[in-house]
Amino acid sequence: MQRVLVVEDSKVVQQVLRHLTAQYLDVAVDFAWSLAECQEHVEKYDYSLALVDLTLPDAPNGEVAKYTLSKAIPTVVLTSKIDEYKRQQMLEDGVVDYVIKDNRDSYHYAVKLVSQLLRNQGCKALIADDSMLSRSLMKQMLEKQLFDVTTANDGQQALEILKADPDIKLLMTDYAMPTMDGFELVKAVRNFRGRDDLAVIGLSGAGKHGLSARFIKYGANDFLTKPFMNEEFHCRVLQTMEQLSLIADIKESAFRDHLTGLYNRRYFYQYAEKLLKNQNQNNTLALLDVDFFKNINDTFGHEGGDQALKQVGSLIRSTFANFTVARVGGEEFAIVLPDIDLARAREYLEAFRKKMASYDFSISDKSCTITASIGLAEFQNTNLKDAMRVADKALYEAKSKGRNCIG
Ligand SMILES: Nc1nc2c(ncn2[C@@H]2O[C@H](COP(=O)(O)OP(=O)(O)OP(=O)(O)O)[C@@H](O)[C@H]2O)c(=O)[nH]1
Repeated sequence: MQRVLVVEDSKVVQQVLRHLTAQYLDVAVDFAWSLAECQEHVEKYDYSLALVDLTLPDAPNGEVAKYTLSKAIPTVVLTSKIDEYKRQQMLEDGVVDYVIKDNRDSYHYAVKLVSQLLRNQGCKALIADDSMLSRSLMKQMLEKQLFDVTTANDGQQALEILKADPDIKLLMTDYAMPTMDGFELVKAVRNFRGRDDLAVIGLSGAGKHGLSARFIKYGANDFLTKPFMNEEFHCRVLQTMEQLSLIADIKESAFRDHLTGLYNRRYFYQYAEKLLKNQNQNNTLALLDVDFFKNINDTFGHEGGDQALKQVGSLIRSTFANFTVARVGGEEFAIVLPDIDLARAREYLEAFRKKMASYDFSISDKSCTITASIGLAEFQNTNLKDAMRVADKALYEAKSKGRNCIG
């Protein structure tokens, strides 16, 4: 679990940061007022990142940033003013970035920055550049932003690395390289990785602005002109990655059912099938429908019904954690069991049916029992819709047999 430490001595600013971190960060966040308190926290927990105020009563000269950096905690600094000397010193000390507290938006920016850095953690980046100096400088800078960095000496090598590793999320590529230049690399990469799946930032030499525009035309998300300033590099990379994250969030929410957090019907038909494409074995589809759900709504109201659906959803999800589970209708759930034949699937689902029937559901603080009827369909590389028809028929039989059983 990632954990963030915020060190800030102003009550008002801390309050703002508490509010924003609760809104934007899905990780544990600790707050400290002073260097002494910061040290206590650091001794107790492992931190992924620290957001620290440069001037504290017991640490007036940035000692807190020096301390967190000495403990190998990537650190973002909050400062009310900055001069060139201070800026240079902070960058030399190794802070990831600094945020100037001169307007209301600064805190917003700082927290969004922390959020993106946490998302970068462990995210793979590739640098393609034939200059060793340039490669190692950018590697250092990307590592500061918590990326896991690989390098390539030319475009051809970069392309091979990208083909072999679909988890790479950022490519920084120079233009002039032997064997394959940056444009050729970007064009080739875009044949198998889209703009919203792999961020590409093109690099071009000073005075060659035409190159930057062509980079974008060939499919780069952004470009940087060499030599660049530290801040410019960080901003461009962060903004590009933020766009990628936003698109990923939108896609994710479009495929999720808001009530249960499970995949929705749309995802189920678009993607569950693709997961099965390369399988030759027998797969099974299970369709599960809550029994007499209308009665639950009638007894506890629609909100109570929603609570029941949430609990049923989470019971299915935790039991079938390794499988694709979706809410495909009001009180209907589907589970795809790849490479599992009908007989084995029946055992799994029978065990689940019993577990659910004896589970202590709690609706509006009242304990109650909920059962489900289940239909199964075995299929082999067939259309999920066909399998759905067979499972639906089996489900109908289970309902006719009296419910709380497998059809
Ligand atoms: N609370 C709540 N109710 C829902 C939701 N979606 C569908 N429903 C209700 O689920 C009920 C389904 O009722 P029926 O199709 O008659 O099925 P049932 O009562 O479960 O009966 P059987 O399936 O025959 O055992 C309807 O009353 C719907 O209004 C939802 O998202 N929340």
